[in-house]
Amino acid sequence: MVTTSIPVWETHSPAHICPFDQACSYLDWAGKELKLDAGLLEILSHPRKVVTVSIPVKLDRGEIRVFAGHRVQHSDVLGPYKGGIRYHPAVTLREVSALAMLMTWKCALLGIPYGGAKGGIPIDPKQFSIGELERISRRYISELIKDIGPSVDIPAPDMGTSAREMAWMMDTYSVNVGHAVPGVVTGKPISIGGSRGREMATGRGVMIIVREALADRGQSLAGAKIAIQGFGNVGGAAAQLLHQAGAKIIAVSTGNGGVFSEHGLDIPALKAYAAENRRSILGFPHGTFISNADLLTLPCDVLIPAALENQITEDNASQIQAKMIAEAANGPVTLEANHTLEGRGVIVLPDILANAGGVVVSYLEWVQGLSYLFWDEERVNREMEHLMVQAYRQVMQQSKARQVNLRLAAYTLGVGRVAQALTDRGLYP
Ligand SMILES: NC(=O)C1=CN([C@@H]2O[C@H](COP(=O)(O)OP(=O)(O)OC[C@H]3O[C@@H](n4cnc5c(N)ncnc54)[C@H](O)[C@@H]3O)[C@@H](O)[C@H]2O)C=CC1
Ligand SMILES: O=C(O)CCC(=O)C(=O)O
Repeated sequence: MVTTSIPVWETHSPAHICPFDQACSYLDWAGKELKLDAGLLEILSHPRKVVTVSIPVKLDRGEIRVFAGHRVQHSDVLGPYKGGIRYHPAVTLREVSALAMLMTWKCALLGIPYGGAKGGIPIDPKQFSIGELERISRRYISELIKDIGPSVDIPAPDMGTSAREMAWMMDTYSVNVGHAVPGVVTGKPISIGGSRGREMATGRGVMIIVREALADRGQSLAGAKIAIQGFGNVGGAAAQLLHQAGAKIIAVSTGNGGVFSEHGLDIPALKAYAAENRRSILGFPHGTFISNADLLTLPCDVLIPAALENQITEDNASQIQAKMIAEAANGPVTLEANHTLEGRGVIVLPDILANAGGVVVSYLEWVQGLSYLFWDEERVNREMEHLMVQAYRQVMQQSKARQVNLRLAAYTLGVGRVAQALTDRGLYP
């Protein structure tokens, strides 16, 4: 087992499953399959840089609060650090470190010239006014000014953040350096150099990978029964695109539960309902209540966890009735659960492949910005689809060649490419 030296001042993960230990277990598994040298694995198991800053902010009612803001830069062997920024109460340094490592393998698997990073602030954005969120976001980026930049580390949205936060961050960075630097973040509004298609990109990527995986099994999206946990940027977009493609979305949930309909939910109506009800879907009239736990064990063709990590564990893996799981979230299935599911013949489309559409379009946004030439949405979607399908085919090929499941196939490709680059750069003797 690889070891790690995440600083001891870390506040401990509230969940009983440590996400960073999980990420290291996956790395360890890939390392064994690739027969990587122990020293090389040791390097890959450590983030290159871990930054935690204090964010003092005056709230609307006059009170001063100080929040912790993390940014973990796992690897820049293949290019600038890349990865989202999460605002969620469960954020810990260990979680951010795990997510940063996943970004490294994801970018390598997709063949885009980035390393991996992630950032996060342990807050519930719903508890703050827009003005407070703006002050938090601006101060966080001011504190990280020396650690980020368009050729150093390029943040993007993740849970709890969106184009709005990216715009504040781009502006804060630009004001600090004295000129506009759109390339410092991706997932920005189109008005300041964002890419068409980025908002729907992660959900679109999920739809593409599910479509390919079903097609390989002789099934089409039309009529496929799908359950989705999470109805935010990723889950909402995936639901919309899958619904448009004719799939039957039988259940959708948010943090406080969801709705179920055996006949399939009217996704445009559900989206409109959520927009009117501060993103809650409870009480939607055309369906019945379902808990998050029950949603996960529904009989369906495809289960799409699109919220938090560690949702499918040893505790519920044997009850999963889906034939296929597409990991739209990062790390929703634990290693042990993955083994149980594999033993039961459930196909798991791994996060570093299934949810890569977001970072792929972030890359396309960065490329458009660097070349001062912006594409229409059709071109963005086409280029993204090409990279997603190419990566899917490579994972399938690797799975066959090595006789391993799709997660190990994806990991051996991602980890293997980073290990090769590290060696070629002379960083590993
Ligand atoms: N935004 C992006 O471009 C990308 C996001 N991801 C991953 O997708 C996942 C979701 O991210 P976003 O959609 O951007 O976040 P979001 O903040 O837009 O939406 C999150 C959704 O999850 C729900 N949720 C929160 N806690 C929950 C719980 N305990 N049980 C069930 N649902 C819960 C929320 O109510 C909301 O519907 C995360 O794991 C993120 O890392 C992965 C790749 C890119
Ligand atoms: O778009 C990006 O750069 C990063 C997206 C992200 O955080 C992820 O893929 O988990």
